[in-house]
Amino acid sequence: MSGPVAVVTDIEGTTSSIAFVKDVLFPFARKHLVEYVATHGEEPTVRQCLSDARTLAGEPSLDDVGTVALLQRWLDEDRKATPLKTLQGLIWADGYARGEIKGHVHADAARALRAWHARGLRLYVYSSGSVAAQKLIFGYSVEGDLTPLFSGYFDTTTGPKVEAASYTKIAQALELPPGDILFLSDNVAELEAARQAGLFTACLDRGEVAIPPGHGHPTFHDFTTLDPFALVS
Ligand SMILES: CSCCC(=O)C(=O)COP(=O)(O)O
Ligand SMILES: [Mg+2]
Repeated sequence: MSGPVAVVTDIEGTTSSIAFVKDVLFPFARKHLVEYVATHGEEPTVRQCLSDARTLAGEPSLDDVGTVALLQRWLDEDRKATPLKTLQGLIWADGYARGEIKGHVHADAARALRAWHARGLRLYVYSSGSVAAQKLIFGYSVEGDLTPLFSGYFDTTTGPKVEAASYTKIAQALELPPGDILFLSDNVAELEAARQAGLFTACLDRGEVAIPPGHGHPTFHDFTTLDPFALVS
């Protein structure tokens, strides 16, 4: 093996602060959810989200008001449910476009992603946030438009981030052996799943939340000292 070909990165807690997601993005979606469904509720994507949420909850007869209440509950619980994530992305799009939200990306992450891209690494995102939401946070970021750096995006439609099969699917989509890929995350369960699928892993511990010790994944406080070429060989 001659080093990594691709880096797949998580967003919340890895490239971007947990506080931004919890204190800015989620409250913005919660504040605008009722109004958004009232004004866009007849659009096919929104109808599909409402219907998928009812199916997921096992409550097929819920009306729209009840479904919105369900989605609000899921939002408060930080449920990584695809219909909720899709709706959040649609709501955030308005906020980014109006300049009310700017995507948080750590300066060290932006700097490293630019350097790795320049060295020829293929960069991908795998986040519970929808692909649309991923493009927004990086497209309207405080570090500028970072989307030209990325070759592709994966969300929960590929599968849960804590299941090895999701990483196998990503490797297949990238047309790479898993051993050519480095996965970055702040979530040990995600790192375990990626390692089980044969990917290299690195844990980002930015000190925002307590990450249980002893997990065995190479750990970094930020991207400054994280060299994919030293980790994958
Ligand atoms: C795409 S930014 C919003 C992130 C989000 O909704 C979320 O649930 C965070 O999940 P991640 O997999 O990036 O930790
Ligand atoms: Mg994360």
